[in-house]
Amino acid sequence: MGKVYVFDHPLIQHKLTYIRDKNTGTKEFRELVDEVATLMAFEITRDLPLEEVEIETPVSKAKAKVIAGKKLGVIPILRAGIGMVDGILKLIPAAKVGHIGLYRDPETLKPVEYYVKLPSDVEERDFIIVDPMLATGGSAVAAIDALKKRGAKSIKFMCLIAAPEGVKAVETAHPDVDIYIAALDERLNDHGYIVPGLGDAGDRLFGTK
Ligand SMILES: O=P(O)(O)OC[C@H]1O[C@H](OP(=O)(O)OP(=O)(O)O)[C@H](O)[C@@H]1O
Ligand SMILES: O=c1cc[nH]c(=O)[nH]1
Ligand SMILES: [Mg+2]
Repeated sequence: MGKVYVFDHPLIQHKLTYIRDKNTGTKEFRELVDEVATLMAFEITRDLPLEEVEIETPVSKAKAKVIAGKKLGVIPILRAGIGMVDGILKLIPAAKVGHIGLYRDPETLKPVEYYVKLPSDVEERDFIIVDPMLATGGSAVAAIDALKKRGAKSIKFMCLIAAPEGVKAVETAHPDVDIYIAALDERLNDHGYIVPGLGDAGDRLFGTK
């Protein structure tokens, strides 16, 4: 079974409160999502392997550590996942970015795939799929399916807010995928929205309501 990590760092929780608030406008919402994505990237990269190199400081030679040439890929689920990409790339600028386009049919709540573009060396990369919301889990499961179908072997899923239903769906369909979240909320409402959640992440990021 995959592990579920809830990032309860005070800065993440503080910023998430303002992301949730309905009085937060598009500009501030976008900035806060970007900042939380950076903070979550800091936590999610905790286990990256290091290697030793030799450098010279102004004072002496030194053995020091650098990240050991890991090939990373960041995959936003369109649209709302785009809001988390730049925040992650601030810390991991060498990561390649792929895109998986999915929208959730408002009637059936099932994901509909409309676009997939990935880095060419899929088998060799460690991927982080990002999307602010894990609701029914349909979109996350479909995105992981799409990535595995093309050869991906190592996948993490990172989101801001998850519902228990979504966590369960990913755990059941993809027990090899660890899930990283900023908050685990109570439930879904009749329209498949997370309660209390933050509303429609895509609309709030891009001002399309
Ligand atoms: O877990 P699920 O029930 O599948 O719901 C979560 C999905 O819904 C939202 O996307 P949406 O379909 O609104 O598309 P958008 O990002 O283009 O607005 C969200 O960004 C997730 O991708
Ligand atoms: O609460 C939710 C559920 C799905 N998609 C969103 O943007 N918000
Ligand atoms: Mg949306």
